[in-house]
Amino acid sequence: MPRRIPWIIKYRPKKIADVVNQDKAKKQFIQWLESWLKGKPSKKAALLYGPAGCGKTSLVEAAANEYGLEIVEMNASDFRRRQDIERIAKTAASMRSLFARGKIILLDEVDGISGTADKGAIYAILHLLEITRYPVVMTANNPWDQKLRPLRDASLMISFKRLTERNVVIVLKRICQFEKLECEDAALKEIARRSEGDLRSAINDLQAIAEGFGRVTLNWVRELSAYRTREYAPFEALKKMFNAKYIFQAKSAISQANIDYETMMIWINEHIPTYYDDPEEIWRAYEALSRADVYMGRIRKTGSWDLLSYVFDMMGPGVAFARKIYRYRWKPFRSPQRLQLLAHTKRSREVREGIAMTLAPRLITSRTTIKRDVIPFLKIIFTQAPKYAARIALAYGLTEEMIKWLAGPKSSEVLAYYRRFKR
Ligand SMILES: Nc1ncnc2c1ncn2[C@@H]1O[C@H](COP(=O)(O)OP(=O)(O)OP(=O)(O)O)[C@@H](O)[C@H]1O
Repeated sequence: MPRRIPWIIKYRPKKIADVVNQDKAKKQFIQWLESWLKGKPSKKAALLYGPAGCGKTSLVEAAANEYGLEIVEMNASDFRRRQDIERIAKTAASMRSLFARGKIILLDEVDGISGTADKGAIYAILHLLEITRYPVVMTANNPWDQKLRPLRDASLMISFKRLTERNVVIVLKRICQFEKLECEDAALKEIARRSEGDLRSAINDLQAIAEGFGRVTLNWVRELSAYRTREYAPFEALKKMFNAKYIFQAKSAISQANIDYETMMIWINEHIPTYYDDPEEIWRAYEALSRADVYMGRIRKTGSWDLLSYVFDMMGPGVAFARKIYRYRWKPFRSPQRLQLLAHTKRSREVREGIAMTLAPRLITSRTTIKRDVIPFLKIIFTQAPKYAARIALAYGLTEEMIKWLAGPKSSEVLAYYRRFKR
């Protein structure tokens, strides 16, 4: 199967104008950036803050694009490693050569810095701000933590608004047009409503439905969320676990997941090779998982549930920190084959229900009886005796779709008789 580009990347705003509904933030940011480019920055850093998926990083990228700047990016997890901060600081302090492109230093998710252990990271950033010759942009969902105060004081604070349902629908519609997708307005509204202003999650949902079902209807949106509540818990937990930046995050992703530990273990086991491609990472992850399994075995044998904490340690942080470097790993959060299968079985369930509804009044019995006692016999008749089956279909007013469902591989024969008799 060809690798699909996530739409959140494909449809990332290329120009500042493509970033929707953040006019005030855009204006403040551009003014600040231009003050830098003119050599007289009002503040050395800007701190863009607001809810997830509302366009903070998108605006930085779009502006870099338009102004021909290169983004040097650093993630919260790197803030702990001194050599990484120094590497960025060196880049930031270096003089612009005549031919080199200008840069924006982007420190994503600074609110990921937590606890006293990270005080050093805050000082390192403050040092970076002192020496930098390039604009430094930080992003955060929640910048109001006490420990971030020095960063707030040193930055121009730019607030981003939560996107409204209308904004989200507009972007989704645009994507549907580009993809030449058949989309019901009500379906897009429902996706937007569920996303609560997080455009990233809305676009991901749209892509999941489009790829799973080929069309975006209200029914499929509802089906997706029902499917998720049933089957999606492991995906969510895995995504959180594999992308955890801190040990406690990896542990809580697993211990708070809404599924039993053994099923979780199977899911992790299946997904290690998809999340990791470096053989050493894979080996380390399996090593951790097998330790979790050993503890689980002991619990089963001895009933000592106090060992459960070690199971979580190995399954969560053990597997998550098998990686050598941190990078956000995006994996499709559903398996398209499973969704397609679901779509197929849903249609199939509907046809079966339709047959039961058609026959129940004619045979003066309940739909349940039809499904349990009559349909199995009909299936035998439809696959063994096409001519007779066609007569039954005509007599009882079954549709062609119902005939196909009952006759399976013999559909064309039954349909040929059916059409002939109908004339
Ligand atoms: N205002 C917007 N206009 C257009 N597209 C947007 C907007 N906000 C988000 N998007 C889309 O959603 C995706 C995620 O957005 P982005 O990375 O900018 O969010 P963010 O605000 O930085 O979120 P987070 O705080 O979670 O990092 C983008 O790739 C883009 O396609």
